[in-house]
Amino acid sequence: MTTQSAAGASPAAPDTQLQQLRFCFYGAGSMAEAVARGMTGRKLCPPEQIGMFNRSGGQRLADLRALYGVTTAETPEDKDRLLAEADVVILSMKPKDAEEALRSVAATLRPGQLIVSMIAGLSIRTIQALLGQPLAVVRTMPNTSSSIGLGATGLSFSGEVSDEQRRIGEQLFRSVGMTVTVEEPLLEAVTGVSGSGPAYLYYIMESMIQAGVELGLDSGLARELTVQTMLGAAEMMRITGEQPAELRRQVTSPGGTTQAAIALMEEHGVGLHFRQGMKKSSQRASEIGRDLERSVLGD
Ligand SMILES: NC(=O)C1=CN([C@@H]2O[C@H](COP(=O)(O)OP(=O)(O)OC[C@H]3O[C@@H](n4cnc5c(N)ncnc54)[C@H](O)[C@@H]3O)[C@@H](O)[C@H]2O)C=CC1
Ligand SMILES: O=C(O)[C@@H]1CCC=N1
Repeated sequence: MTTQSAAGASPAAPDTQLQQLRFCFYGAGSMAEAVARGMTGRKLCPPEQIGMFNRSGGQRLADLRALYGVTTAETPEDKDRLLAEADVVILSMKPKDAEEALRSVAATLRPGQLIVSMIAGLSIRTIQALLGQPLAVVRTMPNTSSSIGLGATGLSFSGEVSDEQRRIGEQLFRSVGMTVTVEEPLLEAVTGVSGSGPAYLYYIMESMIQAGVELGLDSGLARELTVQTMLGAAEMMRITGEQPAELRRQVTSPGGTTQAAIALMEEHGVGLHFRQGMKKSSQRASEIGRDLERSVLGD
């Protein structure tokens, strides 16, 4: 397949054009907060130009206002206004809520607006069908590390996206980390690698801390050692550009401790199961997309 390109291991400098734009997060959960936090932290635009709303309103929106200075909406009229006035509408509800949520705003959105979806699995074609018109859509797969400017986001663009809008979509996610542009079907692979990826690494770190404690370390120390080890290993790969197998070889003395550990892990199929788990994430994204597509388009 494909056009595949990557940009930026570290966040881009704020872009003057984005300073003028209005954004609206439709859904105000973890992923919306992660990206909004990154945007405000990087001063992508004045925080009040970032609108957010959710289904239930209340304390959650008050917290987001207090933490980031964003504009929030609780009444149907205010939600409609935020959506209608936005240059960029960011769909950030769960896949199960997408069908109803998108249909309900079809009459509010208009050509010229850029629709950015962060919803796992939901295809561009289904989004356009739900919105009742072929609006410009950037389908993305970000991750929660966007909240500290270290996100990794896959992007794919519908044919309706203009060069200018493409730049806006790229800059938005470049402001919160690195981006890769791929053909739409490969977004499921991005989901399996980096969308779900932080959870795998937290899972490994949970095990490392637990094992450290079982070996007699204080849990705080086990945590510090684990975090520094994860950071150091990631930086080693980034800075040296070496293959991970080579870096692993450098840690592994013949007949030594690391070899004993890796041999036991391999014997138990840890690597194999890890890869299978990642593929499961990707397959699950495809299933979610197919179910939504069937429900909306009847294919
Ligand atoms: N959490 C993650 O690490 C990642 C999540 N995603 C995608 O981002 C999307 C959001 O995920 P999370 O933030 O984890 O979910 P979440 O459950 O934390 O947030 C979902 C938000 O959508 C709102 N919502 C649902 N229906 C609504 C409606 N009709 N009107 C207004 N608001 C509505 C909810 O009130 C909530 O604020 C999902 O589609 C997921 O696939 C993508 C990449 C990573
Ligand atoms: O678990 C999920 O479905 C979302 C998509 C990628 C990460 N979290």
